[in-house]
Order: sequence, then C-alpha cells, then structure tokens
Amino acid sequence: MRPNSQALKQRSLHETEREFGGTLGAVCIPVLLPLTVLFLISVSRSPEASLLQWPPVLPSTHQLWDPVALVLLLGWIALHALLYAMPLGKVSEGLTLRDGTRLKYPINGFLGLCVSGVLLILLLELGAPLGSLFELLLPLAVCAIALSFLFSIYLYIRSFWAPSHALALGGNTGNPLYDFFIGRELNPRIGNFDFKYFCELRPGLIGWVVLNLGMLMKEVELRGSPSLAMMLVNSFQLLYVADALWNEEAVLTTMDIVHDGFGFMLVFGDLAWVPFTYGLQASFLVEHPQTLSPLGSLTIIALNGIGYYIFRKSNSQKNQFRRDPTHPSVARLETIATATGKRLLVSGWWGLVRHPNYLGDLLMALAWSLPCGFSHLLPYFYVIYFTVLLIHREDRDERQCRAKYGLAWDTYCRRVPYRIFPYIY
Ligand SMILES: NC(=O)C1=CN([C@@H]2O[C@H](COP(=O)(O)OP(=O)(O)OC[C@H]3O[C@@H](n4cnc5c(N)ncnc54)[C@H](OP(=O)(O)O)[C@@H]3O)[C@@H](O)[C@H]2O)C=CC1
Ligand SMILES: CC(C)CCC[C@@H](C)[C@H]1CC=C2C3=C(CC[C@@]21C)[C@@]1(C)CC[C@H](O)C(C)(C)[C@@H]1CC3
Repeated sequence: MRPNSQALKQRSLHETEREFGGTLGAVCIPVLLPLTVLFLISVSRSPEASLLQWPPVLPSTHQLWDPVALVLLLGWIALHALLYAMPLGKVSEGLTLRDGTRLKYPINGFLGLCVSGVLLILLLELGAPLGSLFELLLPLAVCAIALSFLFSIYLYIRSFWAPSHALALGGNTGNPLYDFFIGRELNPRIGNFDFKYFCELRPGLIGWVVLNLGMLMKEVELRGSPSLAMMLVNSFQLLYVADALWNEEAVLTTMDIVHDGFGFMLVFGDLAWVPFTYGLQASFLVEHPQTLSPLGSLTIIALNGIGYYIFRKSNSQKNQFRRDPTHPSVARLETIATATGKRLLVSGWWGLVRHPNYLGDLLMALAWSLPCGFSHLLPYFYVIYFTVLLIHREDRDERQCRAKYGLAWDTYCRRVPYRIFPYIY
C-alpha cells in the first residue's frame, strides 16, 4: 500500500463525517424508501390518488409479484449491459484518481437510447401490448428493489478485496450498515465494465422513459389517443434523459462518479427510485386525465424550455472550464485562484448563483408536474423531493468545497451569496 493512500485511509476511518443521518439514516432509508416507491405507485393508480389517504392503499400479494416482470427487468439490464460492452463510440477518461491513474469509460449511452427506441417501434409494429406496463409497474418495482438489495450486498462484499486507494473516502468508516448504504468502493468494475457508470445512466434512466411510453400507450388503449398532458410529460422527460445521454461525458465529473462510493443508496437510486418515482406524473395521468388550455400548455412549455436552457448552459460551462480552462467559450470568464491550483468561476452562470444547474433542474421539475393540474399533490412529489434532495446535495457539496478550497471558497461565497435561487436562497 502506498504511504499516502495509507494516510488517506486513516483519515477516512477516523474523521469522515457521516452523511444522511449516519447509522440511523443508513438503517431507516433502505427500509422506508422501497416502501415509499410501492406506496407512491399504488396511490398514483387509486381513484383518490391522495397521499394523505388513511388507511393507505395496500396492494395484494398477486399485485406485487409477476414472473413476467422479473424476465423483463433482467432482459432489459442484459440488453443494456451488452450495448455498453460493445466497442461502439468513443472512449473517454475520467478524472485523475488518488493513485494517479485515470479510468476509461465508453461514451455510447445515446446509442443505447436509440437502439431502445428502434426496438420499441418494432415491438409496437408487431402489436406488443406496451400499455401492459401500467399493470406491471408494481411487480417491476418489486423486482428492481430486490435486485438493488442483492447487488448492493455483492458490491459490499467484493469491496473487501479492493485496494485501499480504490475505496471512497466517505464509505469507509468501519460501520458495516453505514458503509453498505453509502458504498465502500468508488469505481467497482469487472474488467472494463464499470458498474456505477453503467447504472447511473442506462437501465434506470432509459427504463424511466420506456415506462412513460407504456403509460401513454395505456391511455391510448383507454381513450383512443394520448392526451396533451401525457404528451408533454413524455416529451419533457425524454428530453431530459436524451440530454443526459447525449452529454454522457459530463457525468464523469459529477459528485456521484468522482466522490461517492457505489452502495445501496446509488444502486437503489439508479435502478428503482429513478425509473419508478420520476415518472409518477405519467402513471397518475392514466387514471386522472387532465385538460390543458393552449395558454397553460404554452406557459408550461416555456417554463421547461427556460429550465432546460439554464441547466444545460451552466452544466456545459463548468464542464468545459474543468476540462479546458483555455477554451475560447470560457477563457474570458472571471475566476479566482485556489490553493489547489484549480480556479473557481465567479462570472457567467456560476456568478449568478452557486448552483445555477440546480436552479434549471428545479424549473424543469415544476414543468413536469404542472400538466397534471392542481387537484392532487401526488404529481408534485418529484418537485418536492427534488428540492429537498438538491438543497441537501448543495450543502454536502458546499462542505466538500470548503474543505478543498478553504479561504478561496469563502471568497467565492462572498462574491456569489445565493446558493440556488437568486435573491431568495
Ligand atoms: N435528476 C436528479 O435526480 C438529479 C440531478 N442532478 C443534476 O446533476 C447535475 C450535476 O450535479 P452535481 O453532481 O450535484 O454537482 P455539480 O455539477 O454542480 O458539481 C459541483 C462541483 O462543481 C465544482 N464547482 C462548484 N462551483 C464552481 C465554480 N464556481 N467554478 C468551477 N467549478 C465549480 C466543484 O467541484 P470541483 O471544483 O472539484 O470541480 C463542485 O464540487 C446538476 O445539473 C443537477 O441538477 C443531481 C442530482 C440528482
Ligand atoms: C434514493 C435516494 C433518495 C437518492 C438517490 C439519488 C439518485 C436518484 C440521484 C443522485 C444523483 C443522480 C443523478 C442523476 C439521476 C438521479 C441520481 C442518480 C442524473 C443521471 C439525471 C440526469 C442528469 O442529466 C444528470 C446530470 C446526468 C444526473 C446526474 C446525477
């Protein structure tokens, strides 16, 4: 073991601050969040669709298990694993790791989305009942949750064979429950197959838009044609997913890939939470049709467009700056120096608020809920959860940046006082 990785390991074991409520959070979250997924799906299909309904809607056992769901889920993951492993598209390098090396990642996620699209069109042509995904939502979610647990156990066990420099600093506390939850190994791989990178963008994210399409087809089955509200939700979320895959390389600089270990939180987040809760608006619309006025629709489209513009421009600006600060698109921006040698942007998008990308993402989140009207709270679950997630994430990032950049970070905070919402927060 190299001396500095030994030192890092010691630091991690003794000084790591526990996140997400520490051990208590690590015990409660894996129990509560899977139940939340099942509860939300059940509520979205109930006539009342009320989050405050008591007694809560409890699905029966036969609604929870269907072997077809297991076959579909495993087949879906295998298809994307195959597409990931095929030598197609370019290969990019991640940021430099603690041992000085850089991992290679295939950039072919958008191709995975296109292949999925073509396969779906073929299936529709062949008359496949895509609308049945509506009935399969609960069993599919049950299988995804079970798989998340099994996969996280595998990841936890195999992490004990990883060298110390390959462990995430935050997930190496020695407390098995907490480390299982946060994730011990930073980039678990078999050969060149990177589990975290694969799960972050492919089966769950593409699965989410396929489920949305299933909800749209169910609406067609029930009412003859898709509603405007359903088409807006489908298009907005497809844009979001296509954008993530088109800009796949940018994921290599996100907190999840660079900093967080791959444990239950991210496995479950990627494979179960994203596909089954991010598209709740679509499953809600199947049973609760909404009528939108032309003005209302245009306002919602404009809101999504503004959110997307802020989200994309700010993410691209920072990504470009981190990859090549001399690039003409970012070279003229004002920056401040830090002791690490890296600079911080204090003008452009990153001079407006400290997380302009979160602001754009939140505006889009609101635009995804508005097509569902104002009669129910459930379609607003995503935007409420997402606000909490991003405020918490901003706080985590802030602490990491303060530890990394010290006084320079304080200077940045004085220059750019608002975190996410200008003049508000
Ligand atoms: N849909 C979803 O569920 C979720 C979506 N997201 C989205 O993912 C995207 C990525 O978010 P996330 O990974 O949280 O974090 P960011 O992309 O915002 O990255 C934060 C990092 O950026 C760098 N940075 C911060 N300020 C500056 C600055 N002024 N100049 C230059 N670099 C700076 C720092 O890293 P360093 O200096 O080391 O480069 C910091 O740690 C966002 O758009 C977010 O909205 C995130 C979570 C969930
Ligand atoms: C289960 C818990 C409550 C929380 C789990 C959090 C995860 C669901 C999210 C953590 C960071 C994410 C990102 C995206 C999806 C959600 C998770 C995994 C992202 C892939 C969505 C698309 C974006 O364009 C992105 C910037 C690529 C996102 C990266 C972070």
